[in-house]
Formats: sequence, C-alpha cells, structure tokens
Amino acid sequence: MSEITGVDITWQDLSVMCPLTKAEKKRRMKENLPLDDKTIINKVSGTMKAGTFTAILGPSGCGKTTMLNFLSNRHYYLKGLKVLGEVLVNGHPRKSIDFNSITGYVMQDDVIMEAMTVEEVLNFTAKLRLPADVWQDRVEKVIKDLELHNCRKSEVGGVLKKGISGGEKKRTSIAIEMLTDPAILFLDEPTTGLDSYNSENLVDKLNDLAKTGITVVCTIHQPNSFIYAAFDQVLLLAGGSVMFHGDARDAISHFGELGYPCGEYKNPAEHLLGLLSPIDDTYEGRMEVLRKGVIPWDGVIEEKSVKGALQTKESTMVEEVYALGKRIWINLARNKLIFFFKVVANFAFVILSLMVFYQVCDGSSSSSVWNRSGVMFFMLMFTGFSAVNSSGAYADEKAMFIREQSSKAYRPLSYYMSKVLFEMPIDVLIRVFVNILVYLGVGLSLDNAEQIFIFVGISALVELASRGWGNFLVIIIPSVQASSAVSPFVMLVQMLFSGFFIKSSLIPDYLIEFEYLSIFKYSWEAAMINEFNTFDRTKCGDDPMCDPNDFFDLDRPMWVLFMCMAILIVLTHFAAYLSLVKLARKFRL
Ligand SMILES: Nc1ncnc2c1ncn2[C@@H]1O[C@H](COP(=O)(O)OP(=O)(O)OP(=O)(O)O)[C@@H](O)[C@H]1O
Repeated sequence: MSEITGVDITWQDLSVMCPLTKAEKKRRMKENLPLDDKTIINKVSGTMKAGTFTAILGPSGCGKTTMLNFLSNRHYYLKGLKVLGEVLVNGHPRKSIDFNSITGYVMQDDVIMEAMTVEEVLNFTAKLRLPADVWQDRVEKVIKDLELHNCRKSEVGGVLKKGISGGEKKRTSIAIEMLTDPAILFLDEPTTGLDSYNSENLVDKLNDLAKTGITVVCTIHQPNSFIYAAFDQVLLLAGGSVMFHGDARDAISHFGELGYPCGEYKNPAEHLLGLLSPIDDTYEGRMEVLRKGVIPWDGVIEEKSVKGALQTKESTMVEEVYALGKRIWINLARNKLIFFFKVVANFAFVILSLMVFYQVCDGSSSSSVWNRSGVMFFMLMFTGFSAVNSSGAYADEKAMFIREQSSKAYRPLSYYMSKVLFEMPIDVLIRVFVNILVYLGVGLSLDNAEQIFIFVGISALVELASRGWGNFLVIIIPSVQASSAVSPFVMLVQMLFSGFFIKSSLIPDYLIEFEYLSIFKYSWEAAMINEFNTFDRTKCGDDPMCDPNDFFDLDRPMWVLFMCMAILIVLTHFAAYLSLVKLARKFRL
C-alpha cells in the first residue's frame, strides 16, 4: 500500500458563465438590457489544504454545486457553460496528473444495489478495483473508519424494503469511495435527508477522515451549530463571489468586525447565510460593506509531489462479468416477489391460452387454420412483449451504472455481457417452457417431431430480438417513463408489419422498411411455414379459405427467415451496447 501524500487543491481566476438562451436574449433586446452571459462564478481563487474539511456554503443559487463540479472535474455537469480558470494540485496543473484516480465523489443520492448487504457492496467494488492481497484489508478498514460494523451484514434496502438507516447508507456511499484511498473526497450535500443526529455523526466521520490527511470538500445547506463547529474551513459564496474563505471560527469574528456580530445563542451558519441572502431592504448596503471586507487570497502555492493513492488494478473482463453476474444473482435471489409475479404472469398466459384455444386448432377447416395462426401469433406476441418489459432492469440500475462508470469500476461490455449471460437465460428458459406447454396443450402440429422444437426456437429468437429492442430503448431514452411509453409502441409497429393484419403486398412502398425491422414478420412467417408445411390441401374440400398459402405471403425460404432474425438480434443488441458505451463515456471522468 502506498502512503497517501496530502493534496492541496488550488483554483485560480475561476469564472463560470452561462450563455443567454435565445428567448432571454430576445427579451433583453426588447428591453434594451445588456446581452452579456449570465455570471455564475465570478473570477474566484483559493486553496484547500491537505487534511482540511471545507464546507462550501451560501444562499441557494450562489454557485456551490457549480464550484464543486468544477473542482471535482465533473465536466459533464458543466456542459453548455463557459468555464475559465485553472486548477492546480500541489502546485501542478490538474491536466498533468491523473486527477480522477486520486479523488472520490459522493453523490447527493445514494445509488447502491438495494438487495445487497453493506459488506457485499464493498466487496464488489474492492474486488474489482484493488489487488487480491489488499482488498479484504481495505474493506475492513473502511468499515472500521466509517463505523459500519453493526450494519455490515444488513441489506441496504430501499423504499419498498426497509434496510439500513439513511445515515448508514450515506456512510456506505462514502465507504465505497474510500476503498481506493483517495487523497481528495468531494461530497454533494451529504447531510440532505438526514436527521440532526445522523448529520452530526456523519460530519464527525468526515472530520476524522480529514484528520488522516485527506482533503474533504462538501457543499451543504443550513448546517446546525454542531455541524458548523465540525468544519475546519468554510468557503462562503454569494452571487458567484467568495465572501469569506478561511477558518470556520474566524468567519464569525470576521463578519463581527465588519459590523455584523453573531448573537451568543444564534446558529453561526444561519447568521452567515442570513447576511448573504436578500431577505430585507438592507441587503444591498450590507453586501457593499461585506464585499469591501473580503480578505483576498494570499496566492501562496506550495509545490509538492503528488503520489498516487492506493494502487488500483484493472480487472480482466472475465473477473468483471463474474462479479457483475454474481450481483445479478444476489439481486434475483433476494427479490423473490419479482420472480413470483413473473411466474404467475407466465402461468396465467398458459391457462388463458389453453382455455381459449383448446381443441379449436384441430382439423383442416379454414377456422382451424385461422385459430392455429392466431395462437401462434399470440404466443410470439406474449414472448416479445414480456421480453421488452424485462429490459426495465437497465432503467432501475442506470444511476448506479453511471456512478460506477464515473469511477471506471468495470467495462460497459462486461456489464452488458453479464446481463446477457446471467439475467436473460432465466427469462428465455421460462418462456421456452411456457411455449412448449401451450404448443402441446392447444394441439399445434406434431406431424413431424421437429416442428415443436422449431417453433420453440423461433420464439426464443423473438425473445432475444425483443430484448435487444428493449435494452436499446431503455438505455438511449433518458427517462424511465418515456422509455416505457416508447417500447410498447415500437412493438406494436412491429406487430402491424408482421403480415398477420395486412399482407406485405398491400403495404405502401414507402412504409415497407418497417417490415424489415419487424421481428414478428420473420418469426410469424417462419412459424406459419413450420406449422403448415405438412398441410394437406386435399382435405380442404370446398372450403376456399382453408389453405394459408392462398391468403398469407409465405414465400420466403425458412433459412432466410432465420438469418433475418439472427441479423435483427445482432443489430438490436449491438445498438444497445453502443448506447451503453455512449452513456458510460458521457459520465466517465
Ligand atoms: N448548466 C447550467 N445552465 C444554466 N444555468 C445554470 C447551469 N448550472 C448552474 N446554473 C445556474 O447557476 C446558478 C448557480 O447554480 P448552482 O446549482 O451552482 O447553485 P447552488 O448554490 O448549488 O444552489 P442550491 O443551493 O439551490 O443547490 C443558478 O442560478 C443556476 O440556475
């Protein structure tokens, strides 16, 4: 284990501007107002020293989060803004070092796999990121440092299943970041949502971490007196300018000397925020006094070497897929209710199909042909819609995937492969079993033994392609609500162009491309050919609608249909994987 060398972080002449929107520009032009960019942070400089705990404080909208995003190098969140200024790490330009490898960032929301225990969550990250001889000790160390021993065997839990407390969850989020022993730890509003006991406890822990040499920086809203007392340093912002940066205790005397003393029983943070907020008529005059009193940054930059944090490792793809697969299995095993409802839905499908289609498929009359084509279409539709719905897991885990990608915990390909290898086969097996039951139950053709296997094979391909579609849509569409509205529509369009409702030859030429993308087109056509390849036309008698070949376009060879399905599977999964890579790149630091 390498020794962590404390890291001072300095920012010089930082300005962040937001270009005006078109509407705002128009409005300002009408009112003859200046068209300058909106200033969010205004030419600020300063240093946060190694081993200090700094809180960025200020009224709402003063630029705290923007400042934290800039310091922590989270460029995605600064997109669309003009950013000027430089960050030095121990006196060296940030660009010249691997800054992200020595930092940890704790998001405001705790995005942790809810079904796992605290220990499993930590083991997962530690095994992937740390060498084999180090990870276990490191897990024990963060459990000890963040006092997680009482809840190490408890499931994290969430809204539906009570797990560890809010404070323990936040400490687990911090522990995940601390596994790699970062030199700088950034936290976005870590006490939000916690009661005062848990907030104070958390801030105490952060203070302890700072004492070990880590530079701890957080944004915070309205801390109480105890929390304020735990800060070493405060950075007070107002309107994008620094109003005070220094020892938390000195802030009180500084503002007192400027004529704004803090009452004996008043919460210091409340007093400071009150001074910097436009809450009364004296605001402008007060701000003029406070601005004049700002102590300029001394500009002293100490040059020190920057040693890396803990030696991290890059896991192999096999290790990553195995770890992610194990996590999927833990999640499935502990979410029995989801599995139960899956089984119930599939069982209900079997019962319903048998009740509706039992014995109506017998014979060679036109109604039997229609019923057989109907039941096959119904089975393929059930398979496709169930599969597209199963992609919801990507949506549930998106925030966690983004967090894990921002620290490059594993490759996006490993994540996708783990889903394909550990999650998808269960659904495919359930559906294969269900389709065999319905096939046998309703009396579809068994003239040749292979007919049932071919049909089941076709339905498995529908499952794979629909899953590809579902994955692609869930990953590419940012909102869960939007993707769950779009997915059924995409499936409906594929149904429309399946050839079941309207013959291909009747579809307008300019819409024919939709047919190429329809998994139901190829699968239903293949299922029909498979079902009726032993059809005896002579048994039709006088029935003119009896032979399916007369009214459906069933003229493509089977191998072409299988190839088209295979191509669609590859295309949809490849598109889904590329969207996953794009998502990961967007958030990777
Ligand atoms: N990407 C952006 N595009 C447009 N305006 C932005 C952007 N980012 C920040 N701002 C604006 O910059 C100002 C400062 O935002 P920021 O989120 O940093 O404030 P804050 O102090 O963290 O606020 P709060 O305490 O309410 O979270 C706000 O007026 C905000 O609307």
